[in-house]
Amino acid sequence: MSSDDVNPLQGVFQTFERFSRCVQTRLSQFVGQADRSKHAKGKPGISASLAAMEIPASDIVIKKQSAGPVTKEELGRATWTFLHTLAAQYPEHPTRQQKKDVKELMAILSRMYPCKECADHFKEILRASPVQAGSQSELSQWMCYAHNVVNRSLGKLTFPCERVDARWGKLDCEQRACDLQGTTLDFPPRIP
Ligand SMILES: Cc1cc2nc3c(=O)[nH]c(=O)nc-3n(C[C@H](O)[C@H](O)[C@H](O)COP(=O)(O)OP(=O)(O)OC[C@H]3O[C@@H](n4cnc5c(N)ncnc54)[C@H](O)[C@@H]3O)c2cc1C
Repeated sequence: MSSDDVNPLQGVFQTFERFSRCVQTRLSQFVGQADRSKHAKGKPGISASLAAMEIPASDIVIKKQSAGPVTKEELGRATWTFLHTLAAQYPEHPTRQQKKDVKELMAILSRMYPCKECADHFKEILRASPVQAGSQSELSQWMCYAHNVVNRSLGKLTFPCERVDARWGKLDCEQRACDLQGTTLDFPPRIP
């Protein structure tokens, strides 16, 4: 076949590759979620179960690793992971500085997010519904709400926000060493 010839199966290969990429991503999310929920109950996760079956890790190729640029969807998933985890980890009684920081972070994200359409969309959300950062639960609920606004605009199902803590939770970090320090209810602190 000369280089000018078009392979008649090329379209089929491309469709299959797109489908397989999609399945791999979904599967890796599922395994991650299942692992987290099993660990939370003190039971072995899927990875541990596979190890128990003596399946070498090298035989389990779930996610295609490519060193290329990420897609808007991959970036979105990674950013939401960051944002929901940040909200889960946010102190129940944040300091004035922490409240200011989280609002600034969202404002910066709405200007610097590396997808203009998404950044503009986030700006609109912030304008219509300013960040609620009075407490951990307030921020988590606001984040869930903001994510649902995006979901709706993309024609996706919305997420039930009463389940946001079960979905995300605090960072899996030994002895809560990753927790941020907040304040006591007694804020601002009284000067002796
Ligand atoms: C700030 C921001 C703005 C964006 N704007 C756009 C845009 O304008 N246009 C565009 O095409 N893409 C946008 N995206 C990307 C888009 O939101 C998705 O990330 C992307 O389409 C991939 O979607 P997904 O279905 O894999 O899951 P995602 O929407 O990325 O969600 C990841 C996981 O979060 C959980 N989840 C879903 N909804 C909620 C919720 N409400 N609360 C808590 N957890 C939830 C689910 O378990 C889901 O699997 C934006 C992303 C961000 C971070």
